Formats: sequence, structure tokens, C-alpha cells
Amino acid sequence: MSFKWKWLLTTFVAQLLLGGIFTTIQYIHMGKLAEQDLLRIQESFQSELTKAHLANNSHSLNALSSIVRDFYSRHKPAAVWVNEGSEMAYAMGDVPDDLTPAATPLLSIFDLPNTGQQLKVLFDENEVYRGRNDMLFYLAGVFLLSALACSMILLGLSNTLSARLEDLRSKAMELQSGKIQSRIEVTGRDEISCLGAAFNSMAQAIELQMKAMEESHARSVSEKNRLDMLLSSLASGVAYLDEHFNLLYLNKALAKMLKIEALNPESAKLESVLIQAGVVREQRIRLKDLVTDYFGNHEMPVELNFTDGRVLQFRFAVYNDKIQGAHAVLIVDDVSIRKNVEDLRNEVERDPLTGVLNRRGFDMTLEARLSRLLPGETLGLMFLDLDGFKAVNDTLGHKAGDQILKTSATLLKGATRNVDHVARLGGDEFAIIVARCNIQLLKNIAERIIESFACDKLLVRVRQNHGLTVSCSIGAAMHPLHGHSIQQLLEISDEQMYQAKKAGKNCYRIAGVATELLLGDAAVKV
Ligand SMILES: Nc1nc2c(ncn2[C@@H]2O[C@H](COP(=O)(O)OP(=O)(O)OP(=O)(O)O)[C@@H](O)[C@H]2O)c(=O)[nH]1
Repeated sequence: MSFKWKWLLTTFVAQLLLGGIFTTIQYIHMGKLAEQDLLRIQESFQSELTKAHLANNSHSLNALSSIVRDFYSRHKPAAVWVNEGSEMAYAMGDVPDDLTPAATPLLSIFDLPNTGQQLKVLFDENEVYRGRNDMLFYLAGVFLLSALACSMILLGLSNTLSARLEDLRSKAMELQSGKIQSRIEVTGRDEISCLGAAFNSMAQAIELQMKAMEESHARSVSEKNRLDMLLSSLASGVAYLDEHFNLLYLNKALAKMLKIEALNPESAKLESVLIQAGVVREQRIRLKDLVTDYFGNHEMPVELNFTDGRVLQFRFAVYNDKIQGAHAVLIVDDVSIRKNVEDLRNEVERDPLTGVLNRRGFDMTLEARLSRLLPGETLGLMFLDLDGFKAVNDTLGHKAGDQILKTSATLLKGATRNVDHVARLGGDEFAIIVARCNIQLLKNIAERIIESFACDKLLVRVRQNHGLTVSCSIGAAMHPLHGHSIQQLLEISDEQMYQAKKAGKNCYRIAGVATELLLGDAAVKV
């Protein structure tokens, strides 16, 4: 039930109740007044009867009848009659057949002195209580009418009120459904008008907020489109990953690389996507390692081979913020061509037996390094020839000789730095390009080489088991101190190596440095 009807019913019932209570009190009060009036009439009639009796001292019915008639005409009782014993001597009005005095308080009995007669007067209840009864109908009518009138007024007011509230409600619903321009017409200054004004202010604030949000959304969409365009135009694959290595976004290039038509959130784990794209079986462990532990441990790019021959390089940029938690941007490049070029270059420039540069690689590297030298920068060249190698070949066979060559290359790489280049020029001849060098560095490297040949396990075993000693004679020269061209440097270092051989092998010589100054020379001789 709506408030309107509740209020209406409550008011109506309350009015009826109040009217009922008031009417009842009035009803009782008027009843008492009527009874008092009746008593007064009875007393006055009694006194008239007594007076009449004393005045004429006559007991004739005629004398009595005039008083009774007068009384009857004035007070209009229902009946007046005189009983003489059981006989009715005189009567006016409708005398009831059967009536005992106790039956009604409206019956009055007057004993007529000295006659033995009884005068009885029966008052009409309607007449006695007419005033009270009239008042009852009157009051009941008044209260009922006033209750109805009040209810109608209230109904009118409620209708006005509820119509305005309904308007407010419907506008609120419109606002909720997205009609943010919805406003209420405010005309007065009453409470509902104030409510309407408050609603309008709220709607205006919402409209402004919505406009700001729409603008911000439009800006975000435009930014996103620009970013999408940018990412789509990249040749590198780009993906966005959550901390569980789920792919949340990938650009066109990566989708093409991984042969993904549409990103399915169910199977967007990087590992399964890469397996599906065809990572070679041998690299699955590496892949597992990559996707399980990458956020913590990996910083360098990782390259994975795919069954179709492609090599993809993966680089991660890991971020951590309060909103997204740990997440990463993955950049993927197809390095297959670079790898092929590298492989090809290795084939051309590397010695297949030892893995170090071959003669061609050495020439190219030396030429490149010399051409890129900065003013004042030096470059060293060491020429090395194994001692006693032929005997190994002759005694233990060519295969053992190959093993000694491989070991020698490893020892040379171990004795140099990453920036230096080791090359096998042919047979048992090696060379080392020493970057940014000085005499002391050349001496250090040469001594480390001689020492490592002396201590290497395989060479020690060959020496001990077969009496074959493999060592190394080294000659060195420096650019620009001893020569400017490759040819000059090679000739000088070769000459120095020859000097070392001449000096008894297993030692080194550096151009321009007196033998006595080569401190480690004697010490490293085996
Ligand atoms: N196992 C093997 N031997 C090779 C290879 N290339 C060249 N040789 C051999 O290496 C040997 C090089 O000879 P030398 O330098 O005169 O022998 P050496 O005993 O070191 O002599 P010195 O330099 O005077 O100490 C030759 O017997 C070649 O046949 C190779 O690729 N593998």
C-alpha cells in the first residue's frame, strides 16, 4: 500500500475514533440531562397534584382530569391513567396492556391521598431521549462528514505530493538509465522543490563527470589506436605478459611469427604458444627455464630454434607496479637471417677443427682492427708455432695430432682476453691479435701460454707416457711500433718466432725487446 493510502486510511480511522469517543461522551451526558429533566417533571407534577388536592380537597376525577390533561398537553407522555384497585378509572393516551413498574424507569406512579387511587404516567422513551438521540445522529453525521472532508483534502494533498515525488522518481530512473540531461522543474521553495534542486545539482555534477570520463575515454581510445598502429607497424614482435606468463596482448608481427590467428585466453600461456609455434624438441628445457624463472633470473636475450629453421630471439623487460603487479613486455626478433649469416661467416672464417679463426678470418679481422684503430691505440700480433708436433703425429697418429691442435687452441684462448682474437693460420701455426696492447701485456700473455702448455693435463700425459713434449714458440710485434701493415707485422712476428725456435723453442721473443729483459723466458722452460 502506498504512503498516500496509508495516510488517508490512518487519518480517516483516527477521525472516526475521535468522533466516536466524543459522541459517546456527549451521548452519556445528554442521557443524564434527559433523566434529570424527567425527574424534574415528575416532581413538578407531584407538587401540582398535591397542591390541587389541598386546594379543593375534592377527590373528584373531574378536578384531577383537568390537571392531568394540562400535564398531558404540556409534556406529552405516552399514557396517563388512574387505577382504582384493579379497575382503570381514567386514561389518556395508549395505555399498555402489560406493564409492571419495574419494567421501565419511564413509568411514574403517584398515590392519590385518601382515595386509594393510583395515577400512573408512562413517558415515551423517544420523547424523553429525543434531544440525546437527535444529538447522536447530528454528531455522527458531522464527524463522518468531517472525516470524509478531511480525507478528501488529504487525498488531494497526497496526490499533489505523490505526483511530485513520482516525477522525482521517474527522473532518477531516467538518470540511472543514462539520460544524464534529465532535470526536474523547480517552481517553489518547499521541501520537494529543495529536493528537486538537489537532484538537479547532482545530475549536473554527474553530467560533468560523465563528459570528463567520455573525453578521457576518447583520449585513451585514440592513444590506444596510436599505440596499436605503432606496434602493428613494428617489424619486431611485441607482447605483453602477466606474471604467470599469460599473453595478454601481442602485435601483428608476433602473431605472424608465432602463427597465431586470434589470442585465445584459455591457451595463452607463452610456453604452450611457443610449443605450438614449433620450438625444437631439444630446446624445450631451455624454454621451460625461460618461462618459469625469467622474471627472477634472466636478463640476456634468449634464442630459440624452431622446427621450420627459424631462430627467434626473446628479450624481456620486466616491470612491477602496485596496480598490475609483476608484468613484462616481451620483444621478439626473427634473427634467422643474422644467424644464417653468422653460420656462413663461421664456415668461411673459422677453422672447423679448433673453432678459432682460420687464415681468412684472421686476415679479415686483423685488417678490420687495424683500420678501426684510434689515434694512439696499439695492437699486438703474436705468431706461434708448436714445438715437437710432428713427432706426435708420427708416433700417436693424425687423430691424436688433431686433439693436440684442439687443446692448443683452447690453451691459447684461455691465456688471452675476450677482446683478443686467436687464429690457426695452418698446420701447427697459430696467431693472436692482441687489442690495446703494450710490451708488458705481450710478455704476460706469452708467459701464460708457455706455462699453460707446460701444465696441461693432456700434454703432460703425452710427455710422461710417450716421452713427447709439445710446447710453443712465440714471436710478437706491435703496431705501430714495429710495423704498420699486416705484412710487416706478420714478417716481424714470424721472424721473432724463428728467433725463439733458434733459441731452443718453448720461449718467446718480442720485437725490439732484448732477450735479457724477457724475464719469464728461462723460468718457463720445461
Ligand atoms: N694431425 C694433423 N697434423 C697436421 C695438420 N696440418 C699439418 N699437420 C702436420 O703438422 C706437422 C708440422 O710440421 P712441423 O712444424 O715441421 O713439425 P714440428 O715437429 O712442430 O717441428 P718444429 O716446428 O721444428 O718443432 C706436419 O707433420 C704436418 O703433416 C692437421 O691438420 N692435423
